[in-house]
Amino acid sequence: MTDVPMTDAPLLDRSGPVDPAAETLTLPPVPAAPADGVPLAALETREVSAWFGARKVLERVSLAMTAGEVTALIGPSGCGKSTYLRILNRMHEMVRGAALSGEVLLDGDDVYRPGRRPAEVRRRIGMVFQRPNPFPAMSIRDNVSSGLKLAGIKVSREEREHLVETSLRRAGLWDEVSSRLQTPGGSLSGGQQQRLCIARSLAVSPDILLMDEPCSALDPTSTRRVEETIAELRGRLTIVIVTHNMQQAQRVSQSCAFFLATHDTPGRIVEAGPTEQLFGAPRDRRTADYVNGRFG
Ligand SMILES: Nc1ncnc2c1ncn2[C@@H]1O[C@H](COP(=O)(O)OP(=O)(O)OP(=O)(O)O)[C@@H](O)[C@H]1O
Repeated sequence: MTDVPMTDAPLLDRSGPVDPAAETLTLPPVPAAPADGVPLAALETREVSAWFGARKVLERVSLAMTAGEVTALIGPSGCGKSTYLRILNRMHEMVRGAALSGEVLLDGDDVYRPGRRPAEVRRRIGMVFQRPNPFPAMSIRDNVSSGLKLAGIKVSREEREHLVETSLRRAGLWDEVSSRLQTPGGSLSGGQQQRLCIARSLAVSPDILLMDEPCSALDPTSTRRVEETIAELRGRLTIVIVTHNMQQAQRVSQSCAFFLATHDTPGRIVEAGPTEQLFGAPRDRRTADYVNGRFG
């Protein structure tokens, strides 16, 4: 992820009044460590609110995203899911006039702490977008290693080759491309391009992977393949995914947060908890209506 210079300093106001009704929605217990023994990182937001200009679009969102699990963010269009996701890795501040308040804690350390570099945050918290965005003319190999260059990580040629292979394996793409690493990224199918983007994100060893509707531009077969990749990555890193697809949320996530906005109130979390509970026995009628397709 590149560090884009800011043209407009964001307002980071942490002095707002505390809402006694706001609760931190803690999700299930944290697995100790992934298979290779590297500790997993947890992510938590406390009372995060967000604005575009004078318009408030998120209201005091508190959520704990369990290390090593997949948390799905669901809710109708415009309720602030993507904005929330972009706040998590400091991309929100790249929008002119955007502002936020509250805390985003990566393993307890605020990513907005004064002096903390956005580029370092974005290396630890990677992002995969709705539309696959590889560099089309760049080779598959260079696409994967491009994240290293952008993050200023220097590695030897052998280390780079190893990272390219490991990242492509983890993204579930190695077998399909190992014999043509020098061909352009743009020559791959849409689903393969999305897994290439996942590999590019993984190459810099992020703790967290954010995914903003990663399958919405893909056909059902490619969607299934990306979902398998997400399942394989679970336990190795912490994943937060925005999805409009309720079946997908149920298939890939262990925890879920339901966001809702109305025409005159900003987006907030109505309910969060284990995915099984949110879909099987939601506590709030609005959650039940949404997950059963009665609106949105
Ligand atoms: N760059 C921007 N400038 C101004 N307003 C914005 C900007 N981006 C989003 N918004 C507004 O913020 C609100 C939340 O948008 P956001 O994209 O986060 O919602 P969402 O839940 O992800 O929607 P969708 O599911 O349709 O992607 C919307 O009202 C949207 O119009």
